[in-house]
Amino acid sequence: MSSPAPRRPSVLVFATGGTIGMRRTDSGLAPDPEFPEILEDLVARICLPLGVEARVNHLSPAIDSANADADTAPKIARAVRARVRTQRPRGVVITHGTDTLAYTAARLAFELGDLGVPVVVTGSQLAHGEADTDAIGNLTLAIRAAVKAAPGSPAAIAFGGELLPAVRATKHDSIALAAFRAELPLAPGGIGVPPAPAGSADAAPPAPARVLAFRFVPAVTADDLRASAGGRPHGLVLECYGSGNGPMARPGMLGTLRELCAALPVVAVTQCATGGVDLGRYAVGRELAAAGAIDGGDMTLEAAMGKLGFLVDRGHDRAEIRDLMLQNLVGERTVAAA
Ligand SMILES: NC(=O)C[C@H](N)C(=O)O
Repeated sequence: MSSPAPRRPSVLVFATGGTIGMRRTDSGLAPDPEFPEILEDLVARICLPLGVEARVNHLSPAIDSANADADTAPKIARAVRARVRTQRPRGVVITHGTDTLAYTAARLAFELGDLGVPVVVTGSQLAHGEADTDAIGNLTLAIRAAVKAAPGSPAAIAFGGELLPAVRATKHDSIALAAFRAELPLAPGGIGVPPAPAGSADAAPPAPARVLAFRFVPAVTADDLRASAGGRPHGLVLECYGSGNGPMARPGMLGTLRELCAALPVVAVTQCATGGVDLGRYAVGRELAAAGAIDGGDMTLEAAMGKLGFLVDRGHDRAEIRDLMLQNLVGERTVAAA
């Protein structure tokens, strides 16, 4: 009996919405109901010269990524993981709206850090049918990268001719085709995603963790900070000034921070594009650390939020969350050598 012909390698393209799949309507750009067939065709044309088969799947309904919620990235991760198990593609491309692409991509870098298959996230600034659209160029770059990357490669964003590490990238331009930027390269020495805590896999999945951000600005009061946690989030990322400073002399600020840090994990990152926090440098930073804030190092806001949500959703306890937030898992933060 002759053995079956070896299957050609394949790429999984998972579409979730965004401008790439939109068209103009009377009420503005909105998901194009014909995009599934159009994408099928586009992907087939990109894959043909690469010698790979294409599988195209969709998240339903397609969304403007401004409507992404706490479960969007985890849901994409679950769907991709299930398809990778059955389809065994060489690489995965996720198309996504640019508004929250950096948040989703960062979260996926943790969620799918152990997938063993390269994951590349892309989208476009202009809809697929517009003149000079960047949709085809970005999709082509993403598919090529997903097929060519080594199996354990970190999650990446393909956009505007560049491949960026997902855990370091931010949307920095609302109009230009080079919409994303990574200020820092992937931090070397990531220890990988830790195993889920014992017993957590058997537990019924709770509602997804909601991680929020609060930005210090000069007018902020302790009440404002307390109010930011009024909806009972599961984690908070504080966007601090400079090297990790906040208005600690503001009446009630220290006590409020202590209360918050006792109730939920609070991570400090910097508002600056690069450099990171060093909570030991200034007295105000030390007060923040003493109140219980976790040093977010040089993580981007998106990476800090994605990592914190991932760890909370996996069921890690508070001590483990603190410890893991301080470590470099998948290249998201620089950790000084001991
Ligand atoms: N360029 C885009 O994709 C923006 C769109 N509002 C989205 O995020 O879905």
